[in-house]
Amino acid sequence: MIQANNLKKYFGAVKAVDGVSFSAENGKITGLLGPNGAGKSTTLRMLYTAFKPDSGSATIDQFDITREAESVRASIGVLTHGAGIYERLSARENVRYFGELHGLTGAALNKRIDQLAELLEMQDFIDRRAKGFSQGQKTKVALARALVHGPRNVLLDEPTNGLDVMATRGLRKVIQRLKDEGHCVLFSSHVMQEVAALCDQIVIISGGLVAANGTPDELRASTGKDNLEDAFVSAIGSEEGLV
Ligand SMILES: Nc1ncnc2c1ncn2[C@@H]1O[C@H](COP(=O)(O)OP(=O)(O)OP(=O)(O)O)[C@@H](O)[C@H]1O
Repeated sequence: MIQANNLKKYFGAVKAVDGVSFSAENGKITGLLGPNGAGKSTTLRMLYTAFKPDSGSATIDQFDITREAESVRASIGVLTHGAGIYERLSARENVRYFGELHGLTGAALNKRIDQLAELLEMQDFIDRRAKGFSQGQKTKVALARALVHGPRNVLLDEPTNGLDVMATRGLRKVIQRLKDEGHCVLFSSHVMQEVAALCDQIVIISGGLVAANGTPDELRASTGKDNLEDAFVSAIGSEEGLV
């Protein structure tokens, strides 16, 4: 469970995040939707403790992101924007390394890696060195790494970036499964269709502010639009930067 309260982060004159509040529940998929530069990544970076907020606060499973950052980090799995992986290691070694950092070892860790390789359809490259991996293969490794310790909360920054149609479908299945298992899933996207297809709760961000927040039905009702994509555009006031 993630709760953000009036988070703010400025970079000089740029108000990247200017008072963002929302909650993301367990067993639900929450989408942060907004055009490029809206403040999605900066919001996620504060939540996964890479940046301290200038003001405001947030909790993840009751842990405060500023005062209890270690506990927050233990209870989240994160797919960062443009996630890097170690090219000299194989996919399996990349995932194992992160599992070990989270205290997993031995047979339990091997079993978990095999499960993830099956779930993410990584079997044909799991033992190859990561140098030269396609974008989709890299994203799968980064995702397996984010999920290896079975985190209760999963934060994904633009997870379908660079994925082809099949890989995107695979990722959707993974996200649905995490939801069904009761995880809290929060992901950012500027792709309207993706958010419309997956999310139980949608937080629309524009110019560092929450422009609208609700279930798909609530967003349709509040904007008076039948079509969810029209509702998004209406909430933001423009379709610029959305796909
Ligand atoms: N480290 C930084 N230094 C300076 N400005 C930054 C920094 N990080 C973000 N910004 C600025 O803050 C604003 C919000 O950026 P952010 O990356 O959060 O947007 P976003 O919604 O994730 O966009 P995108 O979809 O393009 O990834 C942008 O104007 C960006 O240029």
